[in-house]
Amino acid sequence: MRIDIPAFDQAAAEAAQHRLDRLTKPQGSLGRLEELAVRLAGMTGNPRCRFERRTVVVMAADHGVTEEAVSAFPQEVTAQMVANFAAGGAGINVLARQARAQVVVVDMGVRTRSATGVLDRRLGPGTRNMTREPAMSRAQAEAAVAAGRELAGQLAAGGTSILLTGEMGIGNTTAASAVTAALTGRPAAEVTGRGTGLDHGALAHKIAVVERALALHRPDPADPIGVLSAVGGFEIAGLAGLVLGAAERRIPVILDGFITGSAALAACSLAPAAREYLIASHRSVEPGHRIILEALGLEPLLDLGLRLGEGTGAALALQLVDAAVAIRDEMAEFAEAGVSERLDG
Ligand SMILES: O=C(O)c1ccc[n+]([C@@H]2O[C@H](COP(=O)([O-])O)[C@@H](O)[C@H]2O)c1
Ligand SMILES: Cc1cc2nc[nH]c2cc1C
Repeated sequence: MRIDIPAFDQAAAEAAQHRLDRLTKPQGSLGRLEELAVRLAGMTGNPRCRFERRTVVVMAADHGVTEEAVSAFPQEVTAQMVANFAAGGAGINVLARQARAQVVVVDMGVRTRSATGVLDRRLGPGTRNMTREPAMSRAQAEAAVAAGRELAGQLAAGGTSILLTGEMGIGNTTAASAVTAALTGRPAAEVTGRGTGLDHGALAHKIAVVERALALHRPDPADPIGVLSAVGGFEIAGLAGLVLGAAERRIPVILDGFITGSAALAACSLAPAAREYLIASHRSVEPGHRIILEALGLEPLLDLGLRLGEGTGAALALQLVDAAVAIRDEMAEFAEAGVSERLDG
């Protein structure tokens, strides 16, 4: 797989920093908001980048591993929530409306086919049970990544200038845990959490399920497609592709929680330079998310105890991106506002 990711534009980043330093505030006093404005300039290559059309891509899929009783909810919730997204009634619909983002719902492989208003990129009626066989074939993993890359291209052609990742899939925190353990080498017990709300005993069982799948497949961390095929999910592989397709086009990507983080980890294993295009919106309650963010060298903007998924944390962080851009463009400079500069300046 040939993936060409343009380098971070240092000159654009410096130009944005220079502008921020002339605004009527002590230098650096808007902290991470300033860092965000500078990173966005380096990503886009434009110190005055603007994000008019913003798109949350919510990829949905089912997981064969739900046969092992790893979720607090039944599998049919995936399809039911896809219908809820299409009808505009889910958490992500509300937060995307607030942030003026469109929601694109993609069926990557939900067990039952969805109604209208959902993009069809189905690779099958859900993955297979990873504790018995590979979740998907290598060809399916490659096709899912390719579909995500292509979708980034289609959305970019339609004017999207910033992408937000979201997902839905009962059982997908088990897949994300296994992918994270496989790619980071950390033990299942460290990266596996309660997902939609397992109790203590059920969590121990879920950790054992992840351990069993990893022991069966022994995925090679140097082969991210192999990892996705053994223990991944169609939405996780698709989102890995979306991240790559965005980075190839200098489009910033706002990540959501643990599952989209595992997709980004796989993307960066395929093409490390993709990391420069990632914004970590928040730190999920899932313990594996902290490990992913550390592995990627990303500091999350928010820590709100979120564990919904869907792209909800990403939509909240888009409001901080808007704040960073507005500060950069709308604040007065010292000279024009007649404000005295620093004494030792
Ligand atoms: O984004 C997160 O960090 C996150 C953490 C826990 C659960 N979720 C959501 O919950 C679903 C997966 O949970 P589970 O317990 O079925 O594996 C899936 O639809 C995710 O969107 C999402
Ligand atoms: C109701 C519900 C909504 C969700 N949204 C994302 N994951 C979810 C899991 C459940 C169970």
